[in-house]
Amino acid sequence: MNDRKHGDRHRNDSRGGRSAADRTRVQPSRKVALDVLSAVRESDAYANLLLPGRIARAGLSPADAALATELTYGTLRMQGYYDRVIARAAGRPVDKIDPPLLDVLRLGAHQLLSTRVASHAAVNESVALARQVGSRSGTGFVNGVLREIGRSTPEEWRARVLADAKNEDERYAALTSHPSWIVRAFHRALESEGRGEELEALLEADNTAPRVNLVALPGLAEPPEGARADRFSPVGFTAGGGDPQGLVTEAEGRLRVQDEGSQLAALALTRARPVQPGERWLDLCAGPGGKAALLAAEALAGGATLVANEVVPARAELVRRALAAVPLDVPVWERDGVVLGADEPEAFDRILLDAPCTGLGALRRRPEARWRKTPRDVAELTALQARLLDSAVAALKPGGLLAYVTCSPHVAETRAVVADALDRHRSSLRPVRTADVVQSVAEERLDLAGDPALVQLWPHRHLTDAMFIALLEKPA
Ligand SMILES: C[S@@+](CC[C@H](N)C(=O)[O-])C[C@H]1O[C@@H](n2cnc3c(N)ncnc32)[C@H](O)[C@@H]1O
Repeated sequence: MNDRKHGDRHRNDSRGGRSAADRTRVQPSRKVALDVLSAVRESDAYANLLLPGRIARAGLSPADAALATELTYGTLRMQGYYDRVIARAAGRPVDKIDPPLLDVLRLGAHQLLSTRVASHAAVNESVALARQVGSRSGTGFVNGVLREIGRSTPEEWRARVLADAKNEDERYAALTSHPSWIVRAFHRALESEGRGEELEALLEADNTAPRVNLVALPGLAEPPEGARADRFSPVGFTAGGGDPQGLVTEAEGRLRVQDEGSQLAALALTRARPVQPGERWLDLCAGPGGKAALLAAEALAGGATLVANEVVPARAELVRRALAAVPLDVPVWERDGVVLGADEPEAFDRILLDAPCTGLGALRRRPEARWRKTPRDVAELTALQARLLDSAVAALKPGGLLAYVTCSPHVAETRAVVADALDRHRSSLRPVRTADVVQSVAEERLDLAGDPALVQLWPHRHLTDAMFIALLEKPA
C-alpha cells in the first residue's frame, strides 16, 4: 500500500465509490476516540487522564482534538442508552457482541443519534474502524447494525427505548444513560430535600461537561485580568479565555483548578467563626490536596496552624506539592485516619473530614465513572466514613468545629452517616446550622433546601459538584 502506483490505482477505483485504501483509512479523531474507549473498557483507564496524551501523540489539530474529546466523552456518558439501541438493532444483547466491535458500534451510535455527522460518514468510518479491530464478518455486522440504527430518527429510538421502562426511575435511567441504582439514589437524595421534581435536571446536568473553575488562594493571589468571579465562592473564578492549566503553572499553584463546591466546603470550616491565633487545624483525608491548599492559605491569614494527613503515600506526595504554594509549614502525615483520633485525642480546634466516597456527585467530570460504581461500593465506604468520623470526633478539642464533607449526594454517605454519628456521640457532638454558615460565606444567596444543619450542593442548581457539607461541634 506504500507503493505510489498501487495507491493511485486504488484512489481511481472505477466503481466511483471509496477505494479499498480509502475504506480502511480512518479519521484520526475517531481512531483516538476508539483507542480511549478500548482502554477504558480493557484496563479501567480514566478517559480524562488518557485523552490528552493520545491527542498529542496523534498530532491532532485543535478542531480534531475537540472532535475526539466530544466523541469519547459523549460515547462514554451515553453508553447505557446506546447499548439499549444497539441491542434492539442487532437483535441480541450487547454482552453477546464481541467487545472491540461493541466499542465501534457505540462510537457509531453516538455519531448517528447525538451529533450532526452525516449518516453515511458515521457508518463508513465505523466500518473502516471495525476492519481495523475485527474480522471480515465483523465489518458486515457493524455495517448492518448501524444502517438499522440510521433508518429511524433519534426521536423514534427514544420512544422505543422508553417503551421498555417499567417505572419513572427506569425511564430516566434509560433516557439519560445512568445505572438505575444511581437514579434511585439521586431521586431519594432530592426527595429528602423536598425537591424530587428536579431529578431530570440533575441527570441532564451530569451529561453536560462542567466549566473549568479556579480558586485564587486568599492572601496569596488574585484572579487574573479578564477572569469572571464565581457566583458563590468569594475566592473562585473562571478564566476569561486561554489555558487554565497555563495560569496555574504561571502562578506556581497559588491559582488552582478547583470546583466551586469544594471551595465553599473548605471555607465553611474556616469562616464559620473568627479564627483565634494559635488554633490547630487538621485535614484528616487530604489527598490530593486541593482543599488542604485553601485551608493552609486561610490558616496563614488567621494565625492558625495546619496538619494534613493522607494514608496513601503517593497521594500524600500530591498534598505536599499542593501545599508548596503556601508559605506555611504544614506537616503532611501518612497515618491511618481511622486510628488518628485515638493517638491524638482532643488535639485540634477545627477538622476537615473530606471523606473517601463514591464520588457520585462528580459524574459529569468522569464520563465512565457511572458504569464502574456499584451499590457494594456504597456499603464499604459508609462503614469507613463512620469510623473516620468517630476518629475525627476523638481528635476534636472541646469547643472545636468539624466539617464532614463528601462529593456524593447519596443519603447513605451523607445524612445517614451524620445522623448515626450524632446518635453515637450524643453528649460530645451537636449539629451546626451549616446552611447559615454557607450562606454567610457565599457572595450570592444559594438556593438550599431541606434540613438547615446540612448543605447539599447540586450541579443542576448551583453548577457545582454535588458536594455535601455538615458542620458539627463538640460542646466546650
Ligand atoms: C475525597 S478524597 C479527599 C480530597 C481532598 N480533600 C482534596 O480536596 O483534594 C479522600 C482521601 O482520603 C484518603 N483516605 C482513604 N482512607 C483513608 C484513611 N483511612 N485515612 C486517611 N486518608 C484516607 C484517600 O486516599 C483520598 O485521598
